[in-house]
Amino acid sequence: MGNIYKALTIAGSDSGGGAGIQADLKTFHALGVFGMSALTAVTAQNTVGVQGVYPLSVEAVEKQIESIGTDLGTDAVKTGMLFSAEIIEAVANQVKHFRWSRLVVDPVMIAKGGEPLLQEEAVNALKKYLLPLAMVITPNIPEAEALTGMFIQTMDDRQKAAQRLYELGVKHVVIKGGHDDDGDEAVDLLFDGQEYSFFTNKRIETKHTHGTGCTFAAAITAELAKGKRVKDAVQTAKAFIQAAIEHELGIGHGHGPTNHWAYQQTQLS
Ligand SMILES: Nc1ncnc2c1ncn2[C@@H]1O[C@H](COP(=O)(O)OP(=O)(O)OP(=O)(O)O)[C@@H](O)[C@H]1O
Ligand SMILES: Cc1ncc(CO)c(N)n1
Repeated sequence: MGNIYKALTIAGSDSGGGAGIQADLKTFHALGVFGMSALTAVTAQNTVGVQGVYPLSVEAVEKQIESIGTDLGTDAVKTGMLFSAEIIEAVANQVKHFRWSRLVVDPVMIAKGGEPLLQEEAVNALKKYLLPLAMVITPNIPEAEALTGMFIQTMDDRQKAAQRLYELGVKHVVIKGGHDDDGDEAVDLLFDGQEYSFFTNKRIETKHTHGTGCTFAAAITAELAKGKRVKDAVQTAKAFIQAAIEHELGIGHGHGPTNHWAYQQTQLS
């Protein structure tokens, strides 16, 4: 057995298995990384929508992270649904305490169906406590708008928003283009404080995109855990999500989950 790479996800549970902690752990596993989790909230959720949100106490979140930090340690950390300002502050304190520098923040705010997964007043806590610690942030366009107060329509707007997020202390900003449904390409933008890189794939016509954001950020985290550079990690994540959407599973009655083992299969074939 060679090196064991480890990644920790701090996020909510999606009972339907397509997003949240379930998507993260499946993605870590598919990319050959040992996955660990600290749960922030339980959601009753499926492909149709979110039927309930049940946050855990701040203490429960802190204890889980402490259990991992004092024993196993981790090579990279991802945050997803954090629910409240109190949980955000506690997570930021733990990340600082354990000096975890490979931190990917997926600033999850609302589910595909519009149900809130982060309290509105917690957006400021994200900016104040967590973004300055992040190696990578992966907002979609509406999340980038909420974090910057900008209206983002063109690629030029996106580049300006990336610059603003960089100024909040994030080292690499990825603004995803899944929501930009103009045109036949899905383009993600990466800004590292100096140059802009574009990751482009054919847009796949499908309603089965539940958990795409979580899966993409988890793939970046897994690659960072292996010691990859951010640009290479984003490149792999883009290929991973493309395969996952392309080979969707067709399960559930609404927006179905993506296929977390498709990337591995395309690599083997
Ligand atoms: N229809 C599609 N075809 C190809 N790639 C897509 C498609 N939809 C999303 N993507 C890609 O999937 C990744 C996630 O982007 P997206 O903007 O959907 O995230 P998100 O809105 O945060 O997802 P979620 O709804 O899970 O929160 C990005 O790399 C994006 O380009
Ligand atoms: C638990 C959870 N986290 C994140 C998302 C965003 O896709 C979701 N739908 N559910």
